[in-house]
Amino acid sequence: MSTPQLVVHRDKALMAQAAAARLITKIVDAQASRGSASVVLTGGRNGNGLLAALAAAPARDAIDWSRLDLWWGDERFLPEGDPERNVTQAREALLDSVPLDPKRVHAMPASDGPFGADVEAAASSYAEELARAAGPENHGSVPTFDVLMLGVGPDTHVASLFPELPAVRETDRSVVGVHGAPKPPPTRVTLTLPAIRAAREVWLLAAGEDKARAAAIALSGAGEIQAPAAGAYGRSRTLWLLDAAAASQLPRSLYPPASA
Ligand SMILES: O=C1O[C@H](COP(=O)(O)O)[C@@H](O)[C@H](O)[C@H]1O
Repeated sequence: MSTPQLVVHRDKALMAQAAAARLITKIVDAQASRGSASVVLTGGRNGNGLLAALAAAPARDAIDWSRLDLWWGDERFLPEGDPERNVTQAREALLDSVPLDPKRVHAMPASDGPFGADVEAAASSYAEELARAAGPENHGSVPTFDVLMLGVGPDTHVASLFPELPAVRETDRSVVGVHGAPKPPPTRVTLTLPAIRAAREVWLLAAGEDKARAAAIALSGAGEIQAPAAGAYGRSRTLWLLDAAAASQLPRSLYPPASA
């Protein structure tokens, strides 16, 4: 378990730009040292803001997009192309404008896909896809992602792990179906905490006043069942990327005042 490190930026736009710059560097470094890179994307406003900032960054051309695997931390279980699906929003923000290898874009199944409305079958299929991608150098049934990003919800949810719901208690499976999510849509597919913790680096994104309470709770010793964001950490690094509004309820002792 890595101890959370915090970076607090002036505002949401600067946070998105700085996180995009950080992600470009991480991907380029991983490709230089391992030949390819793997990144887990998040949905939500902060995740999409980061992708839009990446799309606008000239340095995006430093990435070899053909040697990048993209996965998702969660998906809203809706028909293919639905504007509320995380993959649809990611395509619009960035993916449609860069030369990715389509075989390396690992979207989670849609509710009108091969499994129909069976969200458990859809989750198992994604778990199998992850297991096929995990090499002998990985420690379990998921690859060691280079970076796994998570938007933090105002209720401290990350991916589709909501407080107190069964998915956040899962300890065996890497991917599960979610029923009765308090945020629409109620049916979702999500990575579990053990799968999230397989990543080298986990980045939690929190910008905006509505994230302030969640950040304060998760970073002040809450349990992961009540505050799922508290249970999200990476093997080597856990990084909270915040703006000043989201950091406004944190004890000052938690972050360096020089953050900008
Ligand atoms: O529904 C979801 O919400 C969270 C957070 O979204 P935000 O808009 O409050 O930032 C997101 O992390 C998750 O991927 C998504 O499915």
